[in-house]
Amino acid sequence: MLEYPTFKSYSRKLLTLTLIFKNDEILLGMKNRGMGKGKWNGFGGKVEPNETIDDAAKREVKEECGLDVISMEKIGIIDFEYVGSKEILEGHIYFCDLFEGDIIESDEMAPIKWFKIKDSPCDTMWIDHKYWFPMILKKIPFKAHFKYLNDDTMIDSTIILSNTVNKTRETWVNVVVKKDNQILKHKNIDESEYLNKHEQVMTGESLENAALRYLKMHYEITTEEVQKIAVVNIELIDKPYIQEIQFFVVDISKSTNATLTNDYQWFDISNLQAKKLWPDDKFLSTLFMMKPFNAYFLIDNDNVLCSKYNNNE
Ligand SMILES: Nc1[nH]c(=O)nc2c1ncn2[C@H]1C[C@H](O)[C@@H](COP(=O)(O)OP(=O)(O)OP(=O)(O)O)O1
Repeated sequence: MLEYPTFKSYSRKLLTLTLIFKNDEILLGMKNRGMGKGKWNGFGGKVEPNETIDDAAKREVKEECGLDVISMEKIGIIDFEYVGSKEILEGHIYFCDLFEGDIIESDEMAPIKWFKIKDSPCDTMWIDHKYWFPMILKKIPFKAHFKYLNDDTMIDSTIILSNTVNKTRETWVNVVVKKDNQILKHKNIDESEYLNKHEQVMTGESLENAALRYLKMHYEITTEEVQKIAVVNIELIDKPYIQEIQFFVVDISKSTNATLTNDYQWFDISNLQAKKLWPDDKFLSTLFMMKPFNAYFLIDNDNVLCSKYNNNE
């Protein structure tokens, strides 16, 4: 479903990054030189020749903040790529909540402070942090690739959870009704949303029948003309299943037998852009291009951690 890039002909440099936790707090240091200067981050650095990655992680924690790691757990491996460089920085990301000793600020990292996790200084941290941090907190192993144009501009990202392959699939259906440049919405649906909820496809039911059943159920429309546009895979990081949603669009400007009750309103698509669209701003506009596509979203609560769009041509 998700393709992970291969980096043939790239060299690799190994880095570590350890995030230290105590109850609902995280220890962060302000980096004063080198890579990530001016950013709050966990502790880590380059793996030396003849050193294991685990040993490097422990050494860097000691050098940068004075603490001795008692135990830690590797949660993620991230390939950082910079446009124009043929070297991948392979970051090994550790979770640690068992340590001893006193915090000692270093030339490289000062100040060092405990932050409430929910108050992490996201604006002065690496941009990628927010995309993989939920997996660290929930200890969900992952592999990721982030492609940077420069330190502040990320142009591509891929995150793959190691347990994704074992997740079960559930097929759901959703039908969007459009007319010219308008989308039909039930009056009961919240201001910020434009889609009715998905319906699960019943055992033995064809997708098309499920779409027709959906239309009758949600819009009271009977028509033969449903067109399948998108297959969207939604993965919530901590759920054991992936929702595969088959999106159909019905253009009722062409339909003769569609009748509507007063429970519905039309919304101009061009006015929807500024609002929260499902699950990101690009989604509905892509759907309305009426060209088939596949999409994948990795989600934690309401945050999209990774999104991919592929058209089927
Ligand atoms: N995009 C990114 N997101 C992130 O969260 N951490 C990153 C990052 N890119 C680099 N880092 C971390 C990994 C590592 O802990 C540190 C950079 O390692 P460096 O080797 O450049 O730093 P140091 O100068 O500390 O190395 P040493 O000289 O070995 O101590 O910054």
